Amino acid sequence: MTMTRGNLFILSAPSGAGKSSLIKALLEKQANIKVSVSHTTRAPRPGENNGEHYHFVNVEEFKALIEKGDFFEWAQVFENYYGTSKQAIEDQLNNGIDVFLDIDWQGARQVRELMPDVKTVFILPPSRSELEKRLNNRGQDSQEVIAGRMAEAKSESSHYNEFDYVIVNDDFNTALTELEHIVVAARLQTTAQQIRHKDLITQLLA
Ligand SMILES: Nc1ncnc2c1ncn2[C@@H]1O[C@H](COP(=O)(O)OP(=O)(O)OP(=O)(O)O)[C@@H](O)[C@H]1O
Ligand SMILES: Nc1nc2c(ncn2[C@@H]2O[C@H](COP(=O)(O)O)[C@@H](O)[C@H]2O)c(=O)[nH]1
Repeated sequence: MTMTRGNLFILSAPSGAGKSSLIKALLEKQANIKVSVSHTTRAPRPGENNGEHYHFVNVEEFKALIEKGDFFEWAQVFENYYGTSKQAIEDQLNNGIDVFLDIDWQGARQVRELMPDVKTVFILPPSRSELEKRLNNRGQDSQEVIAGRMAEAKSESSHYNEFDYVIVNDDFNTALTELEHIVVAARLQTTAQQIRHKDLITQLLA
């Protein structure tokens, strides 16, 4: 069996809808997937580690990375800068590993331009009140930050129809299964299967 290039996925959603939780659970269920670790200028939340959840940098460092052309995409979200480094994804994809980007709609637009075959998924919360409850229950942001994220939720959600797939994250396990199906379906696309099963297809068609 020949190795194929990995698939690139984007998961976007209003803050608190459950992107990080879904990706974390997906990594536990499916092998051969990595999540890209972004750079950000926002301060670490309690329990967040540098290099694991984000690469935490200051604004000068972030701007220097932009100047060097190190970012695949970057955007300003909630007054902070966030970006995906080219290195974070290219090596993995070339090694046949599927890569997930947890990024906002602005970043998703940039990636779509660069890699039109990216698979994009938008996560909707079941209601505004549930979204607010989740942000509060997470217990990692101040009331001021939560109010800002709730104010942004409407504009972020308004971009849902730019994405290939939409999942409502009401029951967590249902949403996780739906996300898993998208990953599995992408792996079964004909172009990838043709490479993976080249010998079999040659033999069957001989
Ligand atoms: N289906 C669900 N039902 C109830 N709670 C959930 C569900 N999915 C996620 N949560 C909880 O909601 C909170 C927010 O989830 P998470 O941190 O994954 O959101 P996020 O979209 O990654 O947010 P951000 O963009 O701010 O990083 C967490 O406390 C998580 O445990
Ligand atoms: N365009 C990008 N958006 C990103 C990136 N990394 C994270 N994000 C998005 O920012 C918000 C806020 O994240 P938080 O961790 O501060 O809650 C969220 O929508 C993320 O998806 C990135 O590299 N590029």
